[in-house]
Amino acid sequence: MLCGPWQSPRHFDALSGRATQSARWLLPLIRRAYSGNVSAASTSSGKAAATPRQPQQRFATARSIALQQLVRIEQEGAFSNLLSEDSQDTDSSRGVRDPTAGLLMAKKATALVAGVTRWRLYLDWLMEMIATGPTKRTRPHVRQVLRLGAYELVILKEPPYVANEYINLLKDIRKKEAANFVNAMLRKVTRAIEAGQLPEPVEGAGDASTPLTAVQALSIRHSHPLWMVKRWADHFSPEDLTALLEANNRKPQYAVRAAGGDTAALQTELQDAGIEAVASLFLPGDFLQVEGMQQLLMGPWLRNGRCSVQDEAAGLVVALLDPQPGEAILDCCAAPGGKALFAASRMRGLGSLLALDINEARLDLVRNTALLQGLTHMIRTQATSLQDYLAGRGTVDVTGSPAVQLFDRVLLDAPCSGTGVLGKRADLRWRRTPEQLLELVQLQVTLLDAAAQLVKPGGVLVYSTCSIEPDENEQQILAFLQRWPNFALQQPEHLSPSVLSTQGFLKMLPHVHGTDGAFGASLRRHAE
Ligand SMILES: C[S@@+](CC[C@H](N)C(=O)[O-])C[C@H]1O[C@@H](n2cnc3c(N)ncnc32)[C@H](O)[C@@H]1O
Repeated sequence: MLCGPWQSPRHFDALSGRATQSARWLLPLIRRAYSGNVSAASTSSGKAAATPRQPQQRFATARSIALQQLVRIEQEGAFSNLLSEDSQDTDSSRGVRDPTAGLLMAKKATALVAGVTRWRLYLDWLMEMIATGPTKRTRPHVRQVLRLGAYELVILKEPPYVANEYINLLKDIRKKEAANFVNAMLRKVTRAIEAGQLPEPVEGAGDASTPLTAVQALSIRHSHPLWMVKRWADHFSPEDLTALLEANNRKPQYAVRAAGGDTAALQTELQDAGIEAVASLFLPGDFLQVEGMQQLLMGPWLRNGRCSVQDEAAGLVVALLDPQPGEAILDCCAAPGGKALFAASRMRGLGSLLALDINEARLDLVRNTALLQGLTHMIRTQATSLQDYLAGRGTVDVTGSPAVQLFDRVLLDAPCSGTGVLGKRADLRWRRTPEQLLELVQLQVTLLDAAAQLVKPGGVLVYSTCSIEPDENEQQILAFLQRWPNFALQQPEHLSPSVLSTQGFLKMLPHVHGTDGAFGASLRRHAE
Protein backbone atom coordinates (compact mmCIF):
# COMPACT_ATOMS: atom_id res chain seq x y z
CA MET A 1 0.00 0.00 0.00
CA LEU A 2 2.78 2.36 -0.47
CA CYS A 3 2.12 5.43 -2.36
CA GLY A 4 3.56 8.82 -2.67
CA PRO A 5 5.52 10.97 -4.99
CA TRP A 6 7.66 8.01 -6.03
CA GLN A 7 5.02 5.43 -6.35
CA SER A 8 4.27 3.82 -9.64
CA PRO A 9 0.71 3.06 -10.66
CA ARG A 10 -0.68 0.07 -8.85
CA HIS A 11 -0.51 -3.19 -10.70
CA PHE A 12 -4.22 -3.53 -10.73
CA ASP A 13 -6.96 -1.61 -9.13
CA ALA A 14 -6.93 -3.73 -6.05
CA LEU A 15 -10.12 -2.27 -4.72
CA SER A 16 -12.35 -2.88 -7.69
CA GLY A 17 -10.24 -5.54 -9.36
CA ARG A 18 -10.29 -3.81 -12.72
CA ALA A 19 -7.16 -4.15 -14.80
CA THR A 20 -5.11 -1.00 -15.09
CA GLN A 21 -2.60 0.05 -17.69
CA SER A 22 0.15 -1.59 -15.73
CA ALA A 23 -0.99 -5.07 -16.59
CA ARG A 24 -1.42 -4.48 -20.29
CA TRP A 25 2.07 -5.46 -21.41
CA LEU A 26 1.04 -9.08 -21.39
CA LEU A 27 -1.88 -8.74 -23.74
CA PRO A 28 -0.04 -8.20 -27.05
CA LEU A 29 2.55 -10.79 -26.10
CA ILE A 30 -0.07 -13.43 -25.42
CA ARG A 31 -2.01 -12.56 -28.56
CA ARG A 32 1.17 -13.04 -30.58
CA ALA A 33 1.77 -16.31 -28.79
CA TYR A 34 -1.39 -17.52 -30.46
CA SER A 35 -0.93 -15.84 -33.79
CA GLY A 36 2.41 -17.61 -33.97
CA ASN A 37 4.92 -14.79 -34.21
CA VAL A 38 6.58 -12.70 -31.56
CA SER A 39 9.00 -10.91 -33.84
CA ALA A 40 7.05 -7.72 -34.45
CA ALA A 41 6.44 -6.95 -30.84
CA SER A 42 5.10 -3.67 -29.75
CA THR A 43 5.36 -2.27 -26.27
CA SER A 44 2.47 -2.06 -23.87
CA SER A 45 2.02 1.55 -24.89
CA GLY A 46 1.27 0.34 -28.39
CA LYS A 47 4.42 1.84 -29.90
CA ALA A 48 6.69 -0.35 -31.97
CA ALA A 49 9.65 -1.33 -29.83
CA ALA A 50 12.86 -0.04 -31.37
CA THR A 51 15.18 -1.84 -28.98
CA PRO A 52 16.08 -4.51 -28.26
CA ARG A 53 16.04 -6.31 -31.59
CA GLN A 54 13.00 -8.45 -31.23
CA PRO A 55 13.33 -12.19 -30.90
CA GLN A 56 12.48 -14.18 -34.02
CA GLN A 57 11.04 -17.04 -32.04
CA ARG A 58 8.04 -18.63 -33.69
CA PHE A 59 5.88 -19.37 -30.65
CA ALA A 60 5.97 -17.41 -27.45
CA THR A 61 6.22 -19.25 -24.17
CA ALA A 62 6.04 -17.98 -20.60
CA ARG A 63 9.85 -17.97 -20.60
CA SER A 64 10.20 -15.97 -23.81
CA ILE A 65 7.59 -13.48 -22.60
CA ALA A 66 9.40 -13.15 -19.28
CA LEU A 67 12.72 -12.64 -21.09
CA GLN A 68 11.30 -9.95 -23.31
CA GLN A 69 9.77 -8.14 -20.34
CA LEU A 70 12.96 -8.35 -18.26
CA VAL A 71 15.01 -6.91 -21.12
CA ARG A 72 12.50 -4.11 -21.47
CA ILE A 73 12.60 -3.42 -17.73
CA GLU A 74 16.39 -3.20 -17.88
CA GLN A 75 16.44 -0.96 -20.93
CA GLU A 76 13.50 1.29 -20.12
CA GLY A 77 13.44 1.04 -16.34
CA ALA A 78 9.84 -0.07 -16.85
CA PHE A 79 9.46 -1.51 -13.37
CA SER A 80 6.02 -0.01 -13.03
CA ASN A 81 4.68 -2.61 -15.41
CA LEU A 82 5.43 -5.45 -13.08
CA LEU A 83 2.40 -7.35 -11.98
CA SER A 84 1.95 -8.86 -8.61
CA GLU A 85 2.51 -12.58 -8.92
CA ASP A 86 -1.01 -13.17 -7.83
CA SER A 87 -2.71 -10.40 -9.72
CA GLN A 88 -4.36 -11.00 -12.99
CA ASP A 89 -5.26 -8.84 -15.92
CA THR A 90 -8.55 -10.30 -16.98
CA ASP A 91 -8.15 -8.59 -20.35
CA SER A 92 -5.17 -10.80 -21.04
CA SER A 93 -7.42 -13.64 -21.98
CA ARG A 94 -9.31 -11.78 -24.66
CA GLY A 95 -8.46 -12.47 -28.27
CA VAL A 96 -6.63 -15.72 -27.69
CA ARG A 97 -7.88 -19.12 -28.76
CA ASP A 98 -7.64 -20.71 -25.36
CA PRO A 99 -8.03 -18.13 -22.62
CA THR A 100 -7.15 -20.60 -19.87
CA ALA A 101 -3.83 -21.42 -21.50
CA GLY A 102 -3.23 -17.72 -22.12
CA LEU A 103 -3.86 -16.92 -18.48
CA LEU A 104 -1.65 -19.71 -17.25
CA MET A 105 1.13 -18.46 -19.50
CA ALA A 106 0.61 -14.91 -18.28
CA LYS A 107 0.71 -16.08 -14.69
CA LYS A 108 3.91 -18.03 -15.19
CA ALA A 109 5.61 -15.19 -17.09
CA THR A 110 4.59 -12.77 -14.36
CA ALA A 111 5.91 -15.03 -11.62
CA LEU A 112 9.23 -15.41 -13.47
CA VAL A 113 9.62 -11.65 -13.95
CA ALA A 114 8.80 -10.96 -10.31
CA GLY A 115 11.05 -13.74 -9.04
CA VAL A 116 14.05 -12.69 -11.12
CA THR A 117 13.50 -9.07 -10.14
CA ARG A 118 13.36 -9.97 -6.46
CA TRP A 119 16.39 -12.27 -6.55
CA ARG A 120 18.50 -10.17 -8.92
CA LEU A 121 21.36 -9.34 -6.55
CA TYR A 122 21.86 -12.94 -5.46
CA LEU A 123 21.57 -14.30 -9.01
CA ASP A 124 24.15 -11.85 -10.35
CA TRP A 125 26.54 -12.67 -7.52
CA LEU A 126 26.12 -16.37 -8.22
CA MET A 127 26.85 -15.86 -11.91
CA GLU A 128 29.97 -13.85 -11.05
CA MET A 129 31.16 -16.69 -8.81
CA ILE A 130 30.44 -19.31 -11.46
CA ALA A 131 31.89 -17.44 -14.44
CA THR A 132 35.57 -17.40 -15.25
CA GLY A 133 35.33 -13.74 -16.34
CA PRO A 134 33.08 -10.83 -15.36
CA THR A 135 29.45 -11.15 -16.45
CA LYS A 136 28.45 -7.53 -15.99
CA ARG A 137 29.24 -6.66 -19.60
CA THR A 138 27.16 -9.46 -21.08
CA ARG A 139 24.39 -8.21 -23.34
CA PRO A 140 20.92 -7.66 -21.85
CA HIS A 141 19.35 -10.78 -23.38
CA VAL A 142 22.17 -12.96 -22.14
CA ARG A 143 22.22 -11.43 -18.67
CA GLN A 144 18.48 -11.90 -18.30
CA VAL A 145 18.57 -15.48 -19.62
CA LEU A 146 21.30 -16.28 -17.10
CA ARG A 147 19.20 -14.78 -14.31
CA LEU A 148 16.08 -16.64 -15.46
CA GLY A 149 17.87 -19.96 -15.78
CA ALA A 150 19.64 -19.62 -12.44
CA TYR A 151 16.41 -18.51 -10.79
CA GLU A 152 14.56 -21.58 -11.98
CA LEU A 153 17.39 -23.96 -11.15
CA VAL A 154 18.50 -22.57 -7.80
CA ILE A 155 15.52 -20.79 -6.26
CA LEU A 156 12.63 -22.75 -7.77
CA LYS A 157 14.70 -25.94 -7.71
CA GLU A 158 13.51 -26.94 -11.18
CA PRO A 159 15.20 -29.95 -12.81
CA PRO A 160 18.30 -29.47 -15.02
CA TYR A 161 16.35 -29.74 -18.32
CA VAL A 162 15.18 -26.17 -17.67
CA ALA A 163 18.62 -25.03 -18.83
CA ASN A 164 17.83 -26.49 -22.29
CA GLU A 165 14.69 -24.39 -22.51
CA TYR A 166 16.75 -21.22 -22.19
CA ILE A 167 19.45 -22.41 -24.54
CA ASN A 168 16.80 -23.21 -27.16
CA LEU A 169 15.21 -19.84 -26.54
CA LEU A 170 18.48 -18.11 -27.42
CA LYS A 171 18.96 -20.33 -30.45
CA ASP A 172 15.43 -19.52 -31.58
CA ILE A 173 16.17 -15.85 -31.49
CA ARG A 174 19.41 -16.45 -33.43
CA LYS A 175 21.81 -15.82 -30.57
CA LYS A 176 23.82 -18.99 -31.05
CA GLU A 177 27.07 -17.70 -29.59
CA ALA A 178 25.26 -16.51 -26.53
CA ALA A 179 23.53 -19.88 -26.34
CA ASN A 180 26.92 -21.60 -26.04
CA PHE A 181 27.98 -19.26 -23.23
CA VAL A 182 24.67 -19.68 -21.38
CA ASN A 183 24.86 -23.43 -21.88
CA ALA A 184 28.30 -23.51 -20.23
CA MET A 185 27.17 -21.30 -17.34
CA LEU A 186 23.92 -23.11 -16.58
CA ARG A 187 25.64 -26.50 -16.83
CA LYS A 188 28.12 -25.27 -14.20
CA VAL A 189 25.18 -24.29 -12.02
CA THR A 190 23.48 -27.68 -12.36
CA ARG A 191 26.76 -29.52 -11.71
CA ALA A 192 27.38 -27.37 -8.61
CA ILE A 193 23.86 -28.09 -7.35
CA GLU A 194 24.28 -31.84 -7.92
CA ALA A 195 27.65 -31.82 -6.13
CA GLY A 196 26.28 -29.69 -3.28
CA GLN A 197 28.92 -27.07 -4.10
CA LEU A 198 26.90 -24.04 -5.07
CA PRO A 199 28.84 -20.92 -3.98
CA GLU A 200 27.33 -19.53 -0.78
CA PRO A 201 27.32 -15.82 0.05
CA VAL A 202 28.66 -16.15 3.57
CA GLU A 203 30.94 -13.85 5.55
CA GLY A 204 34.47 -14.08 4.10
CA ALA A 205 33.29 -15.58 0.78
CA GLY A 206 33.96 -14.11 -2.65
CA ASP A 207 36.99 -12.28 -3.91
CA ALA A 208 40.00 -12.93 -1.61
CA SER A 209 41.05 -9.25 -1.76
CA THR A 210 37.59 -8.01 -0.70
CA PRO A 211 35.85 -10.84 1.18
CA LEU A 212 32.20 -10.33 2.06
CA THR A 213 31.37 -8.77 5.40
CA ALA A 214 28.55 -10.33 7.43
CA VAL A 215 26.04 -7.69 6.35
CA GLN A 216 27.12 -7.87 2.68
CA ALA A 217 26.66 -11.62 2.83
CA LEU A 218 23.13 -11.19 4.19
CA SER A 219 22.29 -8.58 1.59
CA ILE A 220 23.39 -10.92 -1.22
CA ARG A 221 21.95 -14.12 0.22
CA HIS A 222 18.51 -12.54 0.63
CA SER A 223 18.86 -10.19 -2.34
CA HIS A 224 18.14 -6.87 -0.63
CA PRO A 225 20.04 -3.58 -1.11
CA LEU A 226 23.00 -3.26 1.23
CA TRP A 227 21.86 0.12 2.60
CA MET A 228 18.54 -1.36 3.71
CA VAL A 229 20.09 -4.38 5.37
CA LYS A 230 22.59 -2.14 7.16
CA ARG A 231 19.77 0.03 8.52
CA TRP A 232 17.76 -2.98 9.68
CA ALA A 233 20.81 -4.58 11.30
CA ASP A 234 20.85 -1.55 13.63
CA HIS A 235 17.37 -2.16 15.01
CA PHE A 236 16.57 -5.86 14.56
CA SER A 237 18.24 -8.79 16.30
CA PRO A 238 20.21 -11.05 13.91
CA GLU A 239 17.39 -13.65 14.09
CA ASP A 240 14.67 -11.10 13.38
CA LEU A 241 16.67 -9.57 10.55
CA THR A 242 17.06 -12.94 8.84
CA ALA A 243 13.37 -13.71 9.41
CA LEU A 244 12.37 -10.35 7.90
CA LEU A 245 14.58 -10.84 4.83
CA GLU A 246 13.14 -14.32 4.33
CA ALA A 247 9.57 -13.05 4.74
CA ASN A 248 10.15 -10.44 2.03
CA ASN A 249 11.09 -13.20 -0.42
CA ARG A 250 8.22 -15.53 0.42
CA LYS A 251 5.08 -15.91 -1.69
CA PRO A 252 2.88 -13.04 -0.56
CA GLN A 253 -0.32 -13.70 1.35
CA TYR A 254 -3.41 -11.83 0.23
CA ALA A 255 -6.55 -10.86 2.07
CA VAL A 256 -9.88 -9.34 1.08
CA ARG A 257 -12.21 -7.11 3.00
CA ALA A 258 -15.87 -7.98 2.70
CA ALA A 259 -17.80 -4.82 1.84
CA GLY A 260 -20.25 -4.11 4.64
CA GLY A 261 -18.51 -6.66 6.86
CA ASP A 262 -20.47 -9.59 5.41
CA THR A 263 -17.59 -12.06 5.76
CA ALA A 264 -19.60 -15.22 6.43
CA ALA A 265 -21.64 -14.94 3.21
CA LEU A 266 -18.59 -13.99 1.17
CA GLN A 267 -16.60 -16.87 2.61
CA THR A 268 -19.34 -19.33 1.59
CA GLU A 269 -19.51 -17.87 -1.92
CA LEU A 270 -15.74 -18.04 -2.36
CA GLN A 271 -15.50 -21.55 -0.99
CA ASP A 272 -18.34 -22.66 -3.29
CA ALA A 273 -16.28 -21.32 -6.17
CA GLY A 274 -13.27 -23.37 -4.99
CA ILE A 275 -11.37 -20.43 -3.50
CA GLU A 276 -9.84 -21.10 -0.12
CA ALA A 277 -10.89 -18.33 2.26
CA VAL A 278 -10.45 -18.29 6.02
CA ALA A 279 -11.34 -15.64 8.56
CA SER A 280 -8.55 -13.20 9.34
CA LEU A 281 -6.77 -13.70 12.63
CA PHE A 282 -6.67 -9.97 13.22
CA LEU A 283 -10.00 -8.70 11.86
CA PRO A 284 -12.25 -11.74 11.60
CA GLY A 285 -15.41 -9.67 11.23
CA ASP A 286 -14.24 -7.91 8.09
CA PHE A 287 -11.33 -9.72 6.44
CA LEU A 288 -10.73 -13.11 4.85
CA GLN A 289 -7.32 -14.53 4.03
CA VAL A 290 -7.45 -15.92 0.53
CA GLU A 291 -5.51 -18.57 -1.37
CA GLY A 292 -6.25 -18.38 -5.07
CA MET A 293 -6.23 -14.71 -5.86
CA GLN A 294 -6.12 -15.46 -9.59
CA GLN A 295 -9.52 -17.02 -9.44
CA LEU A 296 -10.89 -14.37 -7.17
CA LEU A 297 -9.72 -11.61 -9.49
CA MET A 298 -11.36 -13.31 -12.45
CA GLY A 299 -14.66 -13.75 -10.62
CA PRO A 300 -17.41 -11.18 -10.06
CA TRP A 301 -16.67 -10.29 -6.43
CA LEU A 302 -14.40 -7.30 -6.98
CA ARG A 303 -16.25 -5.93 -9.96
CA ASN A 304 -19.60 -5.99 -8.21
CA GLY A 305 -18.25 -4.38 -5.05
CA ARG A 306 -18.63 -7.43 -2.79
CA CYS A 307 -15.08 -7.09 -1.56
CA SER A 308 -11.77 -5.26 -1.92
CA VAL A 309 -8.26 -6.66 -1.94
CA GLN A 310 -6.69 -5.19 1.18
CA ASP A 311 -4.01 -6.28 3.57
CA GLU A 312 -5.06 -6.86 7.16
CA ALA A 313 -2.31 -4.51 8.33
CA ALA A 314 -4.02 -1.70 6.38
CA GLY A 315 -7.33 -2.75 7.93
CA LEU A 316 -5.83 -2.48 11.39
CA VAL A 317 -4.96 1.17 10.74
CA VAL A 318 -8.71 1.79 10.31
CA ALA A 319 -9.41 -0.23 13.44
CA LEU A 320 -6.93 2.05 15.23
CA LEU A 321 -8.75 5.12 13.86
CA ASP A 322 -11.98 3.58 15.19
CA PRO A 323 -14.46 5.77 13.24
CA GLN A 324 -17.91 5.97 14.80
CA PRO A 325 -21.32 6.37 13.14
CA GLY A 326 -22.27 10.03 12.77
CA GLU A 327 -18.74 11.41 12.93
CA ALA A 328 -16.93 13.70 10.48
CA ILE A 329 -13.76 12.02 9.25
CA LEU A 330 -10.91 13.43 7.15
CA ASP A 331 -8.63 11.10 5.19
CA CYS A 332 -5.75 13.41 4.22
CA CYS A 333 -4.01 11.10 1.73
CA ALA A 334 -6.85 8.87 0.67
CA ALA A 335 -6.13 7.38 -2.74
CA PRO A 336 -6.65 4.70 -3.89
CA GLY A 337 -9.08 4.51 -0.99
CA GLY A 338 -8.65 1.22 0.84
CA LYS A 339 -8.72 2.78 4.28
CA ALA A 340 -11.32 5.44 3.44
CA LEU A 341 -13.78 2.82 2.22
CA PHE A 342 -13.26 0.58 5.21
CA ALA A 343 -13.68 3.58 7.54
CA ALA A 344 -16.94 4.60 5.82
CA SER A 345 -18.20 1.04 5.95
CA ARG A 346 -17.53 0.90 9.71
CA MET A 347 -19.69 4.01 10.19
CA ARG A 348 -22.74 2.02 9.11
CA GLY A 349 -23.98 4.63 6.65
CA LEU A 350 -23.99 7.51 9.16
CA GLY A 351 -21.61 10.46 9.11
CA SER A 352 -19.26 11.81 6.47
CA LEU A 353 -15.78 11.21 5.18
CA LEU A 354 -13.78 13.74 3.17
CA ALA A 355 -11.12 12.01 1.05
CA LEU A 356 -8.29 14.30 -0.05
CA ASP A 357 -5.43 13.37 -2.33
CA ILE A 358 -2.94 15.32 -4.39
CA ASN A 359 -3.29 12.79 -7.20
CA GLU A 360 -6.54 13.34 -9.04
CA ALA A 361 -6.31 10.19 -11.16
CA ARG A 362 -5.82 8.01 -8.12
CA LEU A 363 -8.72 9.76 -6.43
CA ASP A 364 -10.94 8.45 -9.26
CA LEU A 365 -10.34 4.99 -7.83
CA VAL A 366 -11.82 6.12 -4.51
CA ARG A 367 -14.89 7.48 -6.28
CA ASN A 368 -15.35 4.38 -8.44
CA THR A 369 -15.08 1.96 -5.56
CA ALA A 370 -17.32 4.09 -3.34
CA LEU A 371 -19.92 3.79 -6.11
CA LEU A 372 -19.50 0.01 -6.32
CA GLN A 373 -19.75 -0.37 -2.55
CA GLY A 374 -22.72 1.98 -2.14
CA LEU A 375 -20.84 4.56 -0.08
CA THR A 376 -21.11 7.69 -2.25
CA HIS A 377 -23.59 9.30 0.12
CA MET A 378 -20.89 9.39 2.81
CA ILE A 379 -17.67 9.97 0.89
CA ARG A 380 -16.74 13.27 -0.73
CA THR A 381 -13.45 13.53 -2.61
CA GLN A 382 -11.28 16.59 -3.22
CA ALA A 383 -8.15 16.60 -5.37
CA THR A 384 -5.78 18.85 -3.48
CA SER A 385 -2.63 18.74 -1.43
CA LEU A 386 -3.24 18.66 2.30
CA GLN A 387 -1.24 21.89 2.62
CA ASP A 388 -3.53 23.66 0.14
CA TYR A 389 -6.62 22.28 1.82
CA LEU A 390 -5.42 23.61 5.16
CA ALA A 391 -4.72 27.01 3.64
CA GLY A 392 -8.39 26.99 2.63
CA ARG A 393 -7.54 27.38 -1.01
CA GLY A 394 -10.58 26.77 -3.15
CA THR A 395 -13.01 26.79 -0.20
CA VAL A 396 -14.59 29.98 1.19
CA ASP A 397 -17.36 30.48 3.74
CA VAL A 398 -20.27 32.96 3.55
CA THR A 399 -18.09 35.80 4.82
CA GLY A 400 -15.62 35.19 2.03
CA SER A 401 -12.89 33.89 4.34
CA PRO A 402 -11.21 30.57 3.69
CA ALA A 403 -13.33 27.83 5.27
CA VAL A 404 -11.57 24.94 6.88
CA GLN A 405 -13.67 22.42 8.72
CA LEU A 406 -12.32 20.60 11.77
CA PHE A 407 -12.91 16.84 12.06
CA ASP A 408 -13.69 14.32 14.79
CA ARG A 409 -11.02 11.99 13.41
CA VAL A 410 -8.24 12.65 10.93
CA LEU A 411 -6.29 9.90 9.20
CA LEU A 412 -2.88 10.73 7.78
CA ASP A 413 -1.78 7.63 5.88
CA ALA A 414 1.41 9.28 4.81
CA PRO A 415 3.50 8.80 1.66
CA CYS A 416 6.35 6.59 2.83
CA SER A 417 9.23 4.38 1.77
CA GLY A 418 6.98 1.30 1.73
CA THR A 419 9.61 -0.95 3.27
CA GLY A 420 6.79 -2.93 4.89
CA VAL A 421 5.44 -4.08 1.55
CA LEU A 422 8.59 -5.34 -0.18
CA GLY A 423 7.15 -8.86 -0.19
CA LYS A 424 4.32 -7.78 -2.48
CA ARG A 425 6.31 -5.37 -4.63
CA ALA A 426 9.18 -7.27 -6.24
CA ASP A 427 10.84 -4.19 -7.72
CA LEU A 428 10.44 -1.74 -4.86
CA ARG A 429 13.57 -2.66 -2.94
CA TRP A 430 15.70 -1.62 -5.94
CA ARG A 431 13.87 1.66 -6.49
CA ARG A 432 14.15 3.06 -2.99
CA THR A 433 17.19 5.13 -1.98
CA PRO A 434 18.40 6.55 1.35
CA GLU A 435 17.97 10.04 -0.15
CA GLN A 436 14.29 9.37 -0.84
CA LEU A 437 13.85 8.25 2.73
CA LEU A 438 15.20 11.59 3.99
CA GLU A 439 12.88 13.52 1.68
CA LEU A 440 9.90 11.43 2.76
CA VAL A 441 10.62 12.04 6.43
CA GLN A 442 10.56 15.80 5.74
CA LEU A 443 7.31 15.53 3.79
CA GLN A 444 5.77 13.52 6.64
CA VAL A 445 6.70 16.29 9.11
CA THR A 446 4.95 18.86 6.91
CA LEU A 447 1.86 16.69 6.49
CA LEU A 448 1.67 15.82 10.20
CA ASP A 449 1.80 19.51 11.14
CA ALA A 450 -0.96 20.27 8.64
CA ALA A 451 -3.13 17.34 9.73
CA ALA A 452 -2.84 18.33 13.41
CA GLN A 453 -4.52 21.65 12.64
CA LEU A 454 -7.60 19.91 11.26
CA VAL A 455 -8.47 17.91 14.37
CA LYS A 456 -11.30 19.15 16.63
CA PRO A 457 -10.49 19.68 20.31
CA GLY A 458 -10.89 16.24 21.87
CA GLY A 459 -10.60 14.63 18.42
CA VAL A 460 -8.16 12.00 17.18
CA LEU A 461 -5.33 12.06 14.66
CA VAL A 462 -4.09 8.71 13.37
CA TYR A 463 -0.73 8.72 11.61
CA SER A 464 0.16 5.61 9.64
CA THR A 465 2.69 4.27 7.15
CA CYS A 466 3.48 1.00 5.42
CA SER A 467 7.11 1.47 6.37
CA ILE A 468 9.12 -0.34 9.01
CA GLU A 469 11.69 2.47 9.38
CA PRO A 470 11.78 4.07 12.86
CA ASP A 471 12.57 7.45 11.24
CA GLU A 472 9.20 7.39 9.49
CA ASN A 473 7.37 5.89 12.44
CA GLU A 474 8.23 6.03 16.16
CA GLN A 475 10.77 8.85 15.81
CA GLN A 476 8.36 10.83 13.68
CA ILE A 477 5.68 10.60 16.39
CA LEU A 478 8.01 11.36 19.30
CA ALA A 479 9.15 14.50 17.46
CA PHE A 480 5.51 15.41 16.72
CA LEU A 481 4.60 15.18 20.41
CA GLN A 482 7.43 17.60 21.18
CA ARG A 483 6.14 20.07 18.60
CA TRP A 484 2.45 19.61 19.54
CA PRO A 485 2.11 19.44 23.34
CA ASN A 486 -1.70 19.67 22.96
CA PHE A 487 -1.70 16.08 21.60
CA ALA A 488 -1.08 12.86 23.56
CA LEU A 489 -0.44 9.31 22.41
CA GLN A 490 -3.48 7.11 23.11
CA GLN A 491 -3.17 3.50 24.18
CA PRO A 492 -5.49 1.62 21.82
CA GLU A 493 -7.30 -0.53 24.36
CA HIS A 494 -9.64 -1.86 21.67
CA LEU A 495 -6.83 -3.59 19.74
CA SER A 496 -5.18 -6.89 20.59
CA PRO A 497 -1.78 -6.49 22.33
CA SER A 498 -0.37 -8.81 19.65
CA VAL A 499 -0.50 -5.95 17.11
CA LEU A 500 0.83 -3.26 19.45
CA SER A 501 4.35 -2.29 20.48
CA THR A 502 5.21 -1.78 24.12
CA GLN A 503 4.87 1.98 23.56
CA GLY A 504 1.31 1.58 22.29
CA PHE A 505 1.93 1.94 18.57
CA LEU A 506 0.27 -0.30 15.99
CA LYS A 507 3.23 -2.24 14.66
CA MET A 508 2.83 -4.96 12.06
CA LEU A 509 5.88 -6.81 10.79
CA PRO A 510 5.91 -9.28 7.87
CA HIS A 511 8.05 -11.82 9.72
CA VAL A 512 6.03 -11.58 12.94
CA HIS A 513 2.43 -11.24 11.75
CA GLY A 514 2.61 -12.67 8.21
CA THR A 515 0.99 -9.47 6.90
CA ASP A 516 2.42 -6.36 5.28
CA GLY A 517 4.50 -4.19 7.57
CA ALA A 518 2.58 -1.20 8.91
CA PHE A 519 2.78 1.40 11.62
CA GLY A 520 0.11 3.51 13.30
CA ALA A 521 -0.12 6.00 16.13
CA SER A 522 -3.34 7.32 17.63
CA LEU A 523 -2.96 10.87 18.94
CA ARG A 524 -5.72 12.61 20.85
CA ARG A 525 -5.99 16.39 20.85
CA HIS A 526 -6.69 17.79 24.31
CA ALA A 527 -10.23 19.04 24.80
CA GLU A 528 -9.59 22.78 25.25
C1 LIG B 1 0.08 5.74 1.38
S1 LIG B 1 -0.76 6.40 0.03
C2 LIG B 1 -2.40 6.47 0.66
C3 LIG B 1 -3.10 5.14 0.61
C4 LIG B 1 -4.55 5.25 1.03
N1 LIG B 1 -4.69 5.83 2.33
C5 LIG B 1 -5.26 3.92 1.00
O1 LIG B 1 -5.47 3.31 2.04
O2 LIG B 1 -5.63 3.47 -0.09
C6 LIG B 1 -0.30 8.09 0.13
C7 LIG B 1 -1.07 9.03 -0.75
O3 LIG B 1 -0.63 10.34 -0.42
C8 LIG B 1 -0.85 11.16 -1.54
N2 LIG B 1 -0.12 12.41 -1.30
C9 LIG B 1 1.22 12.64 -1.40
N3 LIG B 1 1.49 13.90 -1.04
C10 LIG B 1 0.30 14.47 -0.68
C11 LIG B 1 -0.07 15.76 -0.20
N4 LIG B 1 0.84 16.72 -0.02
N5 LIG B 1 -1.38 16.01 0.07
C12 LIG B 1 -2.30 15.04 -0.13
N6 LIG B 1 -2.01 13.81 -0.59
C13 LIG B 1 -0.73 13.53 -0.84
C14 LIG B 1 -0.36 10.30 -2.68
O4 LIG B 1 -0.92 10.72 -3.89
C15 LIG B 1 -0.86 8.92 -2.25
O5 LIG B 1 -2.07 8.60 -2.88
